[in-house]
Parts: sequence; C-alpha cells; structure tokens
Amino acid sequence: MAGSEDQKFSLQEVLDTFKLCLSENKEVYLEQYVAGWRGLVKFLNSLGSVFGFISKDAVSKIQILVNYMNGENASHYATVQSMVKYELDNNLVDVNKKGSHPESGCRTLLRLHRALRWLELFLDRLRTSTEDSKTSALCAEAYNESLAQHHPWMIRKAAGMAFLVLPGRQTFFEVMNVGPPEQVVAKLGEALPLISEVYQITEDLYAQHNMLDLP
Ligand SMILES: CCCCCCCC/C=C\CCCCCCCC(=O)N[C@@H](COP(=O)(O)O)[C@H](O)/C=C/CCCCCCCCCCCCC
Repeated sequence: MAGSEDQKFSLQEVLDTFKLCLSENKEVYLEQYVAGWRGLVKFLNSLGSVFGFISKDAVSKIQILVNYMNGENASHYATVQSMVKYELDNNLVDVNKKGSHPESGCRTLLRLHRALRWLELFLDRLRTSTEDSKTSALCAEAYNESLAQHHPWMIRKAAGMAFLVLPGRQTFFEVMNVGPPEQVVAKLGEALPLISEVYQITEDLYAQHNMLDLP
C-alpha cells in the first residue's frame, strides 16, 4: 500500500473513487473512502517533503483502517455504517477519553472525516479563485474554518508554515492532470457535490451516535 502514494496524482481518479463511495442506500464504502484518501496523499507527496508530517499522519490513519478492513472482523468494516455499529455494539470505541481502544476505526475515521471538510472548503475556494489568488491563503482559510479547531497550537503553527510554501494556483492546477484551468474548474465543480455528500452522510451518522468529539 505505502508504495502507491508515490505515483502520479489524477483528480479524475480521486473523483472516481468518491463517486464509488456511496452504495444505493447511501452507505459509505470504506474501501473507496480509503482509496480516495490514498489518491489525495499522492498529491500531497508530490508537493515535497515540507508536507511529509501531514502525509505521514494521513498514511498512518489510512493504514489503521486498512488493517481493520483486512483483519479477522473484515466483514464489519465494509461500510462506515457497519463499522460504527460493530464497534459501538462491542464497546470498541473510547467514547469519553482515551482508554483501551485508542485506535478504534471510529476515532480514526473521524480524523479523516474532519480533514474531508477541510478538503471540501479548500476545493471550493480553488474552484472560485481567480488567477491572482494565493493557494496558501485559500488553504489557510479552509484549514482555520475546519481542522484547526481540532488541532493544538503546535500543529496549527506547523501547518501554517507548510501552507506558505504551497505552489501557486497555476502549478496546482497542472498537478491535477485535468487540462486547462477551465476544465479544472469544471472538474472541481463535479467533484465537490460528491465529496459534500460523503461528508454529510458521515457527519450525520457520527452526530446521531454522539461521536463527533471522540478523543
Ligand atoms: C484535488 C487536489 C487538491 C487538494 C489535494 C489535497 C491533498 C491533501 C491530502 C491529504 C490531506 C491530509 C489529511 C490530514 C489528516 C489529518 C488528520 C488529523 O487531524 N490528525 C491530527 C489528529 O490526529 P490524532 O493525534 O488525534 O491521532 C494529527 O495531530 C495531525 C498531524 C498532522 C498535521 C495535520 C495538518 C492538516 C493540514 C491539512 C491540510 C493539508 C494541506 C495540503 C495542501 C494541499
């Protein structure tokens, strides 16, 4: 798995995985969810080693979920809904404070879920940005509105420094491998509703089970 993060990023590929994320009855397939994140990590890796600490954290969370998906209880880790039910029914989630299940699927996925909100906000800003927009500012705004609220000061500082070396909008669009800027904008417009729907379904599920603040 780790090696696949080094390959070339394609926005279309990420879009395809998020398209495949939802079942007919709107359950979120874990395999596709994780595949979407793997694709995004490829992009992050292509931005350079400054982003290594972020990539490392994302990869370790992906790996925790992959281990459950391939483990002895794999059948319970087909969708986010089945994972939540299984872990809650079997008291496998540290609901109030870290205890015997510090790496439950539920708390691990929650971290990626919060990052998905950042992604949604960031992509929307990119989509509506102009040629002279600064990606670092767009990224920082999206981060401050979402993930930052869950991160301690040190992480916020480190993330803020990393954002400063983000490439400009033009380079960013090129790395997406979609085509000219108009096509990137169109593709982002296609991707956003899918990402939003996956985010909202997960958010509602976690809210319903009072799990939005898992330690
Ligand atoms: C379509 C292409 C354009 C966008 C491509 C974006 C690619 C982004 C790829 C990955 C995003 C990283 C996801 C980070 C997950 C962070 C999860 C988290 O919150 N972890 C913290 C809490 O975990 P526990 O300690 O409770 O286990 C952990 O402390 C975090 C450590 C690392 C710092 C995370 C900073 C996140 C910044 C997100 C912005 C990424 C900037 C990418 C720039 C394109």
